Amino acid sequence: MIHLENVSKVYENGTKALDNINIKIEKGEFVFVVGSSGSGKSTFVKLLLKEIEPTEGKIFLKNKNLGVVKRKGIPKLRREMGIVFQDFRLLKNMTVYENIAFALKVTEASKRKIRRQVPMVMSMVGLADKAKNYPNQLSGGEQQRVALARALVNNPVILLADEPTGNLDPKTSWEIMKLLDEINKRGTTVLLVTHDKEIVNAMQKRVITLSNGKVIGDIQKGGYDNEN
Ligand SMILES: Nc1ncnc2c1ncn2[C@@H]1O[C@H](COP(=O)(O)OP(=O)(O)OP(=O)(O)O)[C@@H](O)[C@H]1O
Repeated sequence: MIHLENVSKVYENGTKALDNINIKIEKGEFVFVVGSSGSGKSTFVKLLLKEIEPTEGKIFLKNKNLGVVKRKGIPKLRREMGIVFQDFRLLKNMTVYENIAFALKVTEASKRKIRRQVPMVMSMVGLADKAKNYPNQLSGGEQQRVALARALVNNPVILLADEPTGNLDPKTSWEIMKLLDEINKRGTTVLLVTHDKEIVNAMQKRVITLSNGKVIGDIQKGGYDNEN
């Protein structure tokens, strides 16, 4: 599903953000990527989104070599991944329904499909009664649910979440994690970058630990501080 082969990233100023990384993530896995500040997590995410290019090595998404994806293929590539960020990134002048529908509209989905899919994902994330609310009329947790619904409405095979609970209190964070776990159990591969030790330790999923741009730990059913 996701395969990084000898991937290194050196930024223009000479900083080596990733150093010969090899990672293989299979379909249906739930994987945490952890590491201290500056360890290379954001660089890893940006490479998967093709926001930046590796200096060396190859990245495959669903067996597709990202190195050969042309600029015009990038939006499609990103839609195959549902993406969720710490700061939600909702469109402020659109309601919950419109925010989610917009993600489908840009794929030129039919009105029929939009009418069917949007209520379905809204109820999946428990927001069916908030369809007409604007983002500023929602709590942080609800906003993140909208972001999740928006990421899921295109039926992505991979959900990539970069610090999705970073702005949420512990209880709300847990609700979002439960939702991510359910989404994973329905078959979506979940890749989650986080600093949240408590969550990582409690979930007992695969944990990939980065340090100074290297993979220093990769264990099944791990915790935040495990290294092997
Ligand atoms: N555009 C850039 N130009 C030069 N160096 C960069 C750039 N972006 C990141 N870096 C450096 O690359 C290294 C890895 O950064 P990265 O943002 O991937 O870390 P991170 O693990 O996501 O950190 P954080 O948890 O603080 O977000 C750091 O040393 C950082 O200073």
